[in-house]
Amino acid sequence: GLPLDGLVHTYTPDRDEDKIYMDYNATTPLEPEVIQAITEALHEAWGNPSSSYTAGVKAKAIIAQARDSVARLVGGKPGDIIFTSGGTEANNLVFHSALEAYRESCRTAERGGGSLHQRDDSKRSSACPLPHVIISNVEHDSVRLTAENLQTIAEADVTLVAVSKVTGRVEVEDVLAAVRPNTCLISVMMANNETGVLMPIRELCRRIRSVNGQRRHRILLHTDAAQAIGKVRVDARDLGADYLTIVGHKFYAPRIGALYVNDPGTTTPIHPMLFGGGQERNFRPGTENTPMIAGLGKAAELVISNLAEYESHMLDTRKYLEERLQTAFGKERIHFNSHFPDSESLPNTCNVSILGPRLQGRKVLSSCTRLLASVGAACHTNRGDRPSHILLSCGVPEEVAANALRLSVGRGTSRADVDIVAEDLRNAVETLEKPG
Ligand SMILES: O=C(O)CC[SeH]
Repeated sequence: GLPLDGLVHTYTPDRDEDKIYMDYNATTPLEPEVIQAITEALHEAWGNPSSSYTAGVKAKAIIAQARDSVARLVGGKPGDIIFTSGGTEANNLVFHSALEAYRESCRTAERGGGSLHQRDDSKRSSACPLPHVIISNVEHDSVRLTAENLQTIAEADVTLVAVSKVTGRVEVEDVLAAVRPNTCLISVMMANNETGVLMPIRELCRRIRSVNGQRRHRILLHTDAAQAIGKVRVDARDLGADYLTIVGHKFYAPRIGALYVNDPGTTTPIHPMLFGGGQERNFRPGTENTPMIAGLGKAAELVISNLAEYESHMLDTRKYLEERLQTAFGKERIHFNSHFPDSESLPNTCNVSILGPRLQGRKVLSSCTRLLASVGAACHTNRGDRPSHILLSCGVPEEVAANALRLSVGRGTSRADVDIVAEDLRNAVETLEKPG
């Protein structure tokens, strides 16, 4: 049996020391079945997957099975899945590939379609302007800073399309209006990590595909689905995306990721950032992290089997949370920063501000004794007391955004947990508003 057998208690890291964890958009604990899959792989499939003896063959088989599960998770084929270290690497690989594809098309055009083997070291051929990239202004830092760096080093021009302050969503017409002849990539997240708002990816891809045929430079389409997978249905082929980012630690998998690429190297360009031993068909070489890939595959299987239940439970819990907050504080003292009447949202995300001059988000959270949550993206923790630029971009007034709490529930969050959190917040606010 596995060392996990006979555990004194079920592994529930999000409940230790009677804390209530409500920061599942930051990261999730691993499901016990995922830990089991990782542990089994560590014990029995430690071999190099490229080796022909048993331990290697077992590792290769585990990787193949995981690839199949992750492909089914996002509506792709096993050959569409490239394992990466996580979402940041996957997002960087998309930008690297799209720019290289643009340069390649320029070189080809300059040579009048001549052989691709005539290397031209200049990244900027005279016939072609710099590649142009479009992203939204509410992207995760691994997209936003990747794009900003390309602008800084003069390797691309970048347009940040502002989300609508009415819908909290990037509007398709605004993206289309930003398109230029040298646009080579549009990258828009599937769901925002702070507001939970779902972006119109399917419509955006449909409209761009309808114009791609008349363009000299194909516009490649990427969506970072980190926050959507495991919460809502994600089908890359149905969306029409060329690239789709998969992040394990948002759906109870370990810290590993993958990039969905629609027929990589044939239908969709992919250019490696790393060079090495040929793994992942040379798209992403490096000896495979078999146990983590096993965990990702198992977590994918759980989502495939249980998504409807996960989604409805999280939606019920989030709605109950919003009701309890309104009961605890009164409707006039609560502003839901994640409510945009005309937009669809993730089932689990409640971004809320309790109004009042002494109730900045971080202060309220540090006055809580049970709740573990955040005021916004975990990777923005070091931003001091500045309100989230994402909320400001969505039209949330500064004094309201300053009080934001990002409460994101998970598969195991119960109504009893919500009652405790509502009481915890009420006590925290009472303490902070005590005179003197
Ligand atoms: O916390 C989040 O929103 C994602 C990790 Se930076």
